[in-house]
Amino acid sequence: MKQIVYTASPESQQIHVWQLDTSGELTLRQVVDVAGQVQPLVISPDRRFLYAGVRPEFRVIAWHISPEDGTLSDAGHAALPGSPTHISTDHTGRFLFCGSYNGGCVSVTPLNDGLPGEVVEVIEGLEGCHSANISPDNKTLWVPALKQDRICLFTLEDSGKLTPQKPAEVTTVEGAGPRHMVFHPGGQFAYCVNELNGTVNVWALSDPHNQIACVQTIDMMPSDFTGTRWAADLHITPDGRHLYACDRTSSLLTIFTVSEDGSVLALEGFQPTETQPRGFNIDNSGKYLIAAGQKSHHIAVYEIKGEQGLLEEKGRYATGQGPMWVVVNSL
Ligand SMILES: O=C1O[C@H](COP(=O)(O)O)[C@@H](O)[C@H](O)[C@H]1O
Repeated sequence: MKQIVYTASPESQQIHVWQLDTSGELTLRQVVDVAGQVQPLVISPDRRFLYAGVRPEFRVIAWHISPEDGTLSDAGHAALPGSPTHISTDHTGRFLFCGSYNGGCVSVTPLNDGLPGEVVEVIEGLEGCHSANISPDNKTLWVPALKQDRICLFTLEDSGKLTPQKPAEVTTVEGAGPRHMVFHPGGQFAYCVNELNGTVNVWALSDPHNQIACVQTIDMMPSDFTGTRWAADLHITPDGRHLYACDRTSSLLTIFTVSEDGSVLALEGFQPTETQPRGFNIDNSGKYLIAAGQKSHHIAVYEIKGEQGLLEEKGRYATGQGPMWVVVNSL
């Protein structure tokens, strides 16, 4: 399996394409100049396309991914209704979701044979909308509205329309600031990192009363940390055993182990990383974590080690300016 890492650097308007070898070394394969500040990235479920959200003209841009070496070639683009803070797709690759923090909205773009078309749905009134996350069964879109301390729940219709569920939302504690989410591979639990209070919530998708419920809140900061909490990203290994979160003030990656069923997180430690880590990701073998330093202009590769999932740095690489997004593809 050949793995390719894509990093987005909005300040220099570039996507860097790297090959990740089995020893954790990165080799630069391509630098793509993007017409705009490129931020969120996502790979299509069939691995044939890379999508990026750009600004100041709010658009999603699509590239074909070469099946030989992962390099990119232009495929198409389409307008978005707000500045793209986060993009994702449904599991079938029919729809692309865009959460806009400044636009306070989530939108749905149809993907026709991988190419983005005109937006078919916009839901407004989501203050500080920070991501859109489709559930493992492809039915429910979880949309954290950071400034409202709530995660809105929508049913994804066949047409791409979003219907508010009953209940239409779950709420966090006041001032938490729900931001990014991942799902446990077992499909029964979700995790949400809260930007403003530096915690991670574990959400049971269906508790004994058939309700969505928060079953754990865990602090992601060292006990002696006194600065302003500024959490950003969250990822889980493909086997569901290790969960990682990052905080930008302290430039730390927080390491958790996950219980077998996904219901309980345990803090294992902290890894100092690149300055102001806003985005990171885990490779598809679950062996490496790649973190981007928005202020160091470097990315670092860590090996995930042992039962605790502690991190050992394997190398760091200069990338574009202000890198903030990392995705990994398998060819
Ligand atoms: O990380 C953050 O994101 C929001 C929105 O970011 P943007 O990239 O869509 O402009 C930002 O305003 C917030 O302060 C920051 O913590």
